[in-house]
Amino acid sequence: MSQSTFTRIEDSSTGKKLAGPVGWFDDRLGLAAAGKKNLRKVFPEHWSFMLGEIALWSFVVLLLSGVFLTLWFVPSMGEVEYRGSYAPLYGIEMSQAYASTLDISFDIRGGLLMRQIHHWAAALFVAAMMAHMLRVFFTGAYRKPREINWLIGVGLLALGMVEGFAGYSLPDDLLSGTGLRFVDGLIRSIPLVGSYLEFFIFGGEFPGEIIIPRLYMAHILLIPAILLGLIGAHMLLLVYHKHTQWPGAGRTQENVVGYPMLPVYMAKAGGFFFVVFGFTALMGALIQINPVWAYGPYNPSEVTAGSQPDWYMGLSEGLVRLMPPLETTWFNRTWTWSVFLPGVGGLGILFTSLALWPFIERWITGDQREHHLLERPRNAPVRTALGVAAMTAYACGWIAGGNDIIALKFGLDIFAITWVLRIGIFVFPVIAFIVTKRICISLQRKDNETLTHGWETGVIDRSPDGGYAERHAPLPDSSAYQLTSSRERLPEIEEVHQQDAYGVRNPKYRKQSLRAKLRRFYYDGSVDKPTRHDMDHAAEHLAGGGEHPVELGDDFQGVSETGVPRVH
Ligand code: HEM
Ligand code: HEM
Repeated sequence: MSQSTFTRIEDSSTGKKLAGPVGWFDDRLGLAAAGKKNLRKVFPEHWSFMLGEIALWSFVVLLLSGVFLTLWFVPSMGEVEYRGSYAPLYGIEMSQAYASTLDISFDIRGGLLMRQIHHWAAALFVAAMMAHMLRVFFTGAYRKPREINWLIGVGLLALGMVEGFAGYSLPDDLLSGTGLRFVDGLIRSIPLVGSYLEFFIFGGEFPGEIIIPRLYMAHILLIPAILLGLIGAHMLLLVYHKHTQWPGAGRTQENVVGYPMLPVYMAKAGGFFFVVFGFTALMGALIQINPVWAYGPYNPSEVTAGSQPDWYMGLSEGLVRLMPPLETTWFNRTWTWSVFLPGVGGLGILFTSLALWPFIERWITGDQREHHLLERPRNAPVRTALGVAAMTAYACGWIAGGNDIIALKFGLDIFAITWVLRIGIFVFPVIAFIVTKRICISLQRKDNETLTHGWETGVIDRSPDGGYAERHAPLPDSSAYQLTSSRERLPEIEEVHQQDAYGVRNPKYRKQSLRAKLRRFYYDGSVDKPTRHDMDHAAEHLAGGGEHPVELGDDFQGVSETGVPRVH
């Protein structure tokens, strides 16, 4: 045995040799030292940090329930006559994939429950990812040094959607076949290569006989493996960068305030896994999802009215429904823009903008610093407003995906809905942008007001001359720190000139002036946080009775989480 191995055993973690099975493993893996460092890692607390965890745990539920389904699902498009226990379909010709899905639903013990858990977990997985992404976006958590983790996230979201779609297509019922037909249309609409791609993917003309086995391979092996790798990288980077935290007393860009991984966080996260599992199991047990037996086997010549994709595919469906007909004939060929632009272009624009945003924002603001304190959405009004505008556009496209159902349920005219959304998808985001930006700026002003004039106590004094005035009390230091510590001071935006004082042309004029314009747009309307001098001055003013300082007597109950003092 080499000397170095011997030393490692003796030195592991505390320098003491561990006893029993733990010692046996530590002798061979030396994990105690690594564990000691990492298990004490501190994780900050906030409810919004649970969204990423919901994504993580619903993925685990998908893996577990998915493995169960693979035991019984037959990924074949070979025709069989149905001989299972669902009487209405007895004797009908169908693919083995569909027949096995019916078997899972009716003849395998716990099969229907597992299918429903799997499907609900898939819907939850994508929803949690999106909510988590919005939390990261609106708090600026993607800023340096977390851009790579953001990019991994964008990849996870895209792959998660493809994975969900592949799963949805597997049972080969009428609904899933209709979804596949839609995607076939998207593929074919791609100029020049569309029909070649279709033949390549479907092994000939749609639907062919190999798409289900191919999707199966992608669904249970290829994509989950990539997802697993990416999630691993996502978590490693999270540990490496450490988690961001909300500003607050004692929290700086250099530290992390929270609970250690072991035992507190581990117990919480472990418990949370069971909550997510329990929740999806309850949904799977109580709420029906994708009753494939009601749709019948896939037949390319049939489509049922009211066919709907899973919720996360609603956007592409809706955008295609919104697009007015647009076709050109060039070189003796038809170019179908009405499918390509909304279907492929729409999602392309969405994902490209998501991936590029951290870099675009950084270019505009010129901010090269690291950020470990989260930014309140109000303190980045243009970012917040752009996010809300994008969500509004998404909502318009998404609602359009169900225009037929909305028309039927609410007795409305489908063309009226389509036209409102067609115009709305351009107009509503602009309104949302303006309104959100104004709200953010008003909230910034309110913060400034609280910082310089103290908080409103709700105690009204009547003066001898009959006037009324509310008493203000100075903000405790911790609350003032919370309101100001992550708030950026507004930068000076320099004028860009085409020539310098000596008449020499500025070769970078166009780039610099575009950047200055965007920077002005980015900071437009924002108000700067009060300076130390303003705050000291205000404190003196308050203490001097200018604003009727209040004695904080028994009614003062400390400061709430949001920094507002509690009074009863
Ligand atoms: C499979 C999907 C995903 C899983 C399992 C996952 C998991 C997590 C977890 C557990 C955290 C730490 C807790 C939290 O802040 O919520 C986290 C942080 C983070 N995630 Fe994700 N995430 C996923 C998708 C995404 C997506 C779609 C994005 C963005 C496009 C993203 C970007 C980030 C970033 C930038 C952080 C660091 C945030 C910080 O330190 O404040 N993630 N992720
Ligand atoms: C992010 C991960 C995953 C997502 C979003 C997802 C989504 C889906 C969806 C929506 C279905 C259709 C369910 C239905 O019939 O109502 C499905 C089916 C299926 N999934 Fe997954 N799944 C994932 C991971 C997995 C994994 C890891 C496996 C296997 C190890 C798996 C195996 C299956 C099988 C065999 C089916 C067909 C059975 C059936 O439809 O009843 N899935 N998946």
